[in-house]
Amino acid sequence: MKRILLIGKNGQVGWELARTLAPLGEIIIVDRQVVDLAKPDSIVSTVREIKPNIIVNAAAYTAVDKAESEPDLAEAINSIAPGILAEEARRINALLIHYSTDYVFDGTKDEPYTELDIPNPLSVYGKTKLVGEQAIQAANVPHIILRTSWVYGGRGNNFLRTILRLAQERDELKIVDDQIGAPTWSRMIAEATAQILGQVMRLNKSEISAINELSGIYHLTSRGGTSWHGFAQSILDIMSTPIPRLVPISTSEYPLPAHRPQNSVLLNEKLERVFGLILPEWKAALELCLDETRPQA
Ligand SMILES: NC(=O)C1=CN([C@@H]2O[C@H](COP(=O)(O)OP(=O)(O)OC[C@H]3O[C@@H](n4cnc5c(N)ncnc54)[C@H](OP(=O)(O)O)[C@@H]3O)[C@@H](O)[C@H]2O)C=CC1
Ligand SMILES: Cc1cn([C@H]2C[C@H](O)[C@@H](COP(=O)(O)OP(=O)(O)O[C@H]3O[C@@H](C)C(=O)[C@@H](O)[C@H]3O)O2)c(=O)[nH]c1=O
Ligand SMILES: [Mg+2]
Repeated sequence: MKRILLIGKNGQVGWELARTLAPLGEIIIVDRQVVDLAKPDSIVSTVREIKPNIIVNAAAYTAVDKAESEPDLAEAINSIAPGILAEEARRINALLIHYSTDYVFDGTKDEPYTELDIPNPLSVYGKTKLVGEQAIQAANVPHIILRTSWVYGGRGNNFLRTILRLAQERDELKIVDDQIGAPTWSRMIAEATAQILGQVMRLNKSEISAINELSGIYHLTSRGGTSWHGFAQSILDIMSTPIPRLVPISTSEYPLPAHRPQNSVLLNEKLERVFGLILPEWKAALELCLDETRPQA
């Protein structure tokens, strides 16, 4: 039986992974008390003690605006820690699964981004996540980096929960409509990750080189795209919430510390070609997610 170390117990994606990875092996799930990604010693000692076959890192510094004033902490968690994890994984020949973001791109492309497009992050968060990707890729370790976007779900800090909360408090919300991306349900990310891992684990020893060939970056998002305004409108429509009124605004009317890409839709063609996986269209997934919040008859 394979041993899987899951870092990020209480995050949106980590919480779902704790469930979807369950049938794949013995999962050791750790929170920040055990592995603090800002403390390299805790990373090294935990990996050496547990000796996992697979490491899944779902923890990150995800406060996009706060990162602008805490670049050192964001760098420690998002850039340096993934490199340490990769080095420790290499020592024990473990596979590393890691997540990254659409915010590695500058958003100036007017078509969906592929894995071959050159990143050019606009924010500290995006920069630190890009350096984390590069550290893993430089470590000569089997790895799968899954770039996702606009993650939401029933738990944690996310745009869906912010809008549902604000809908109770205000009768008008101003929401930017000139940033386009793909809202992606944390559940779908975790389900797809389990499918990928299941496929990789079924490769036998003679196919070990295949694992190295599979190593790399994969875009993993819902299909289609919308603006934050479109996302918010769909949330309210699906929940049949007549108030608040949503007013579309431009990014310049909603100044924030971090710059965000205008277009960060990611093409998932590689994920489909290599693993045969296709996530649902963003609105279909949103309906499935919101269905769970309705009381059962
Ligand atoms: N959220 C999004 O919209 C997107 C996320 N991603 C990426 O997906 C991955 C998962 O994100 P998501 O589930 O949304 O993250 P969340 O923001 O929901 O959770 C982040 C997790 O990281 C943990 N964490 C933060 N700092 C540390 C630390 N120093 N040591 C250990 N753990 C720490 C948090 O722990 P604690 O609970 O203790 O605070 C929390 O469990 C990340 O790599 C993120 O960059 C990519 C695109 C979009
Ligand atoms: C709450 C609110 C937000 N907005 C805008 C601000 C911003 O441009 C956009 C999204 O705001 P948020 O802060 O919720 O989302 P943000 O933190 O930018 O979300 C990002 O998080 C990181 C971790 C990622 O990796 C990205 O993929 C992305 O999901 O919506 C409004 O226009 N009106 C509002 O009332
Ligand atoms: Mg935010």
